[in-house]
Amino acid sequence: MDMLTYLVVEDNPVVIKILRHLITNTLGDRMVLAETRKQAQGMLLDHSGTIAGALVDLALPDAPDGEVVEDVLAWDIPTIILTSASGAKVRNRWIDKGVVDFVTKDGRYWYPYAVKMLRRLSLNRQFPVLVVDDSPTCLNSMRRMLQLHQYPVVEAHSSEEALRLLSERDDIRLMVVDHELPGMNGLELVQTVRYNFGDRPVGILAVSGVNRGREQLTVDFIKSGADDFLPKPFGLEEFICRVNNNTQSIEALLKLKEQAERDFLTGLYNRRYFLMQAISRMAPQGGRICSLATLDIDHFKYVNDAFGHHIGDQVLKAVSAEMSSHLGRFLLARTGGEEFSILLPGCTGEQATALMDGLRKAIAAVEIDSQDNDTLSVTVSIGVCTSRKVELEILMEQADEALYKAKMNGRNRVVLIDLDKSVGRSNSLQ
Ligand SMILES: Nc1nc2c(ncn2[C@@H]2O[C@H](COP(=O)(O)OP(=O)(O)OP(=O)(O)O)[C@@H](O)[C@H]2O)c(=O)[nH]1
Repeated sequence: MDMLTYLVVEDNPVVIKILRHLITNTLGDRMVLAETRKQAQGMLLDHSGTIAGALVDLALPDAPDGEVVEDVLAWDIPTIILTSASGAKVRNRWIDKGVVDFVTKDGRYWYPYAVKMLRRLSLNRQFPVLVVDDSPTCLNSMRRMLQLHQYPVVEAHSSEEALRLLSERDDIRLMVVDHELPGMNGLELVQTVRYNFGDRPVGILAVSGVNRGREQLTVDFIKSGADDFLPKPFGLEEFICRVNNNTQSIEALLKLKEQAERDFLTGLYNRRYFLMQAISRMAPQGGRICSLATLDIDHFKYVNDAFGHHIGDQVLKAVSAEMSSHLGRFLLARTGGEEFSILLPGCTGEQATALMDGLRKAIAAVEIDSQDNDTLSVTVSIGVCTSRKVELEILMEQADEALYKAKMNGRNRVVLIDLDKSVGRSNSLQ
């Protein structure tokens, strides 16, 4: 995420030091500081469009009763109060006025919490939440709480509508599901979602106003795949704490998934993911043509030996970037050290060969900084295999065979094996 700017309104030097450390060193973001209400008003005029969130003290020498909080809220900036004041009355008063959170400075652990909340507000914008409730009052109240915390909200009034929205939008990361719904109830909805969208990284927070049998309902929800359960009625803070916790779990899951699927150096998919995806993309083929290409950098060992491993890595990144920019619509992967695979469903041998030859030429034209005021370029050999009939394993095996021929015939070329024309026949393109 890009560097963000946060406004801190605070007059205590020790607190300022702690917050500066947490915001700039820990988060790597930018902090603009106002120590008085007057300074804060100036900052809002100068920076309001770029401020992602604000941490504001309630009592300042020129604003003893939270006047500056009202100033910041008037600019529609998500605001967290960080104060030595405490008590439910003052807390609720400010929550009602639209502050995102009210944090009391009564221990050092609250500072990292407040700063983490600031960062969350920006992260939340990328987390659409689907709220499923047939009561307009409950729906409105949850929507307001989520939007205050910057979550984009998608609404459904029934389970059927929720299921339709889920199949239309794969960006929904969290669902808040009420149990009492017309037709299919919330529990059945959770069961259906986990069954129909089993591998989708989506958290589910179940809510219910039913008192009788609540304990069993909670258990049933969790057993059916809900991640959390919250009895109605609930206040902003409890609701948002649960939502944020679930959001964080999904974020961690997405990160793990990304790490398991991607090659760390190039950012392309790894071999494991390529094989899994290729099998499922080829499964509904039913006689449809499919091509697969294997690409290998020529004399790559020499690049490493002559320029060093680090430059070798830069070459791998440059080749990957070129592949992504030319053929990003296809399934691309780094399937070996200096070997890459591309699945081209629907492409005939001629089409795939033409695409690969374009890629070959583009890669040869790339100049890579060799860090001694010079540049280097590399060529690649590509083997393509095409067929309407065979399985992935054979396609990969024969693409390797074509690649071997490309290497044997002098490298820097594309060789095609069309299994449906005549087994073993190859065309070479340079
Ligand atoms: N820098 C770098 N080198 C790697 C990486 N993975 C594999 N290699 C190197 O890739 C080279 C592959 O060399 P070879 O298989 O001998 O092939 P080549 O030199 O490219 O020769 P041809 O394929 O016959 O043109 C070896 O030197 C490996 O160490 C990596 O992640 N980074």
